[in-house]
Amino acid sequence: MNSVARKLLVGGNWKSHGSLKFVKNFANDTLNKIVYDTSKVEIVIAPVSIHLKDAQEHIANNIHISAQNSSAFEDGAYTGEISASQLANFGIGWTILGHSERRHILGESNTFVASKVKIADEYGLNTIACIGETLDQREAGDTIKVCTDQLDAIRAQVDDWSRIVIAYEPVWAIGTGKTATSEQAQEVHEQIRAWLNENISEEAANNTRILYGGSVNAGNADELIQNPDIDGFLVGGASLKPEFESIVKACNDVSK
Ligand SMILES: O=C[C@H](O)COP(=O)(O)O
Repeated sequence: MNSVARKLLVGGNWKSHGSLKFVKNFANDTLNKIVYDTSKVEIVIAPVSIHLKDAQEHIANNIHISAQNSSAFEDGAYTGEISASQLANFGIGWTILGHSERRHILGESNTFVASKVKIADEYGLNTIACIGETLDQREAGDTIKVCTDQLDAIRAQVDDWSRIVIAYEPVWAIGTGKTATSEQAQEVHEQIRAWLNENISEEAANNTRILYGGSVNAGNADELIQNPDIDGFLVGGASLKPEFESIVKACNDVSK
């Protein structure tokens, strides 16, 4: 693998938070004021689906808007689903798939998540594909197996990885205030990149962004982003606060 400068990415996953007023105010007061080098850093914001239109209206064009989920199926009789085709038609270029809250609370399997990635890719959406282990799995020494099983399921259905961004989010670090140490995060990211090299291609290993997610904040982003295999963050709670700007700045200012 070569050492390649990958564009860093900071995602804000707003989960089921926010109101129309929040979207407008946070766009104007925080997001649209962030000064960063767009050739070095990308920002992707994922609001609640019924706020996507308002996000498109209020958030500046340099920031991408993402869905938090998309269907495993084409348009059709799937009550409550939003299809990849409908998102693309709506001008949404990104989706987050396989978030641990959907895997663990809503029971989405590796295969089901992979089906979503496949159809998102077919409609030209960029996917932030989330993977990660629970605390029990980490303590059992299964971290890499869990992550690579999740990736293998995607590989079984998707050939083109050029629109996939991987987010490594240890479940025990999400919303808990417990961040993986810089060493723990880098160790897993390095192994994910090695998996890409062995199972997809050297090109995919060099070019695929691998984000870290799990209690990222203004206080830990600077250290985490120094690691060679951490290409940005998927931020939950802190993406709803003004400190999101500091996380973007940490990526903007790092020398890799
Ligand atoms: O998608 C984001 C992750 O679930 C991280 O959430 P958090 O930053 O609130 O821990």
